[in-house]
Amino acid sequence: MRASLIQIAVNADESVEARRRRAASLVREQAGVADLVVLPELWTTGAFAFEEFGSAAEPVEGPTYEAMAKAASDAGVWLHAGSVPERAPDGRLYNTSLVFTPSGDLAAAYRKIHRFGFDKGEAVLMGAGSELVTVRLPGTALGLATCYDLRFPELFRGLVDAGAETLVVPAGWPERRRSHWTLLAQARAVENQAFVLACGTAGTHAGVPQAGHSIVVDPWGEVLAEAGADEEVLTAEFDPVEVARTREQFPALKDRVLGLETPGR
Ligand SMILES: O=C(O)CCC(=O)C(=O)O
Repeated sequence: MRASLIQIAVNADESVEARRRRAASLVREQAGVADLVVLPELWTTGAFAFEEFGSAAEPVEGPTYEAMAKAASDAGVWLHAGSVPERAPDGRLYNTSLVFTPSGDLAAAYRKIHRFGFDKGEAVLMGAGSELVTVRLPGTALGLATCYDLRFPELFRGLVDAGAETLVVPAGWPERRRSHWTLLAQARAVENQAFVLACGTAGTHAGVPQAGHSIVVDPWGEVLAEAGADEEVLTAEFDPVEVARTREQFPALKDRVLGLETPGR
């Protein structure tokens, strides 16, 4: 299986419409190159462009959906189109990832569960998702997570319990904490004995330089491919059978002890 991670640059001097066209054409260029294509988090606005979330928000079946569904079917690829600022029918905003089949049908939508910003930004502007989402592809099952979710191992354990073998993490991770990004991507791969495809953005928006360094990690924690800081399409080949092989040869997941109690409570 081949995956291409499109580490698109999100800079303030490019309009949302222009970036959407550019993303669609980058997806189309993956025809015959990749089976699965991944875009990052909130690449239309930028993950830190909080003041634009409201004006750029779109329904699930909005302009990004239309452009990405067409790009997926033109290229004949599975497409994790990263996330969009979603305006739900009740008016609330969510950070919602969209996955398309090679025919351009929506296979899944995932609303980011852990919102970033503590008492500001996304954490106050957007609602929290509450559902774990997996997507069955030929040969593997994707488990969906978004950016800050990477810091919460229990979410990934939930995805693994639901059958995920390839963990896909679109992000808009800042350069300031790049070492956490790489470390956590490898940790999630090792502890869950799963592939991790983590796709970040390049560029600088809202004054926040982005880390780039999209990364593909195998179930043993080895880095199969890693991007630099600038815009780049990172392609890696991997064998999904490695998940079952690793879990069989080093069956640490079977030694989990569930329901441990905190003393004194
Ligand atoms: O956890 C981090 O350091 C970055 C998270 C983030 O930027 C996000 O979730 O948008």
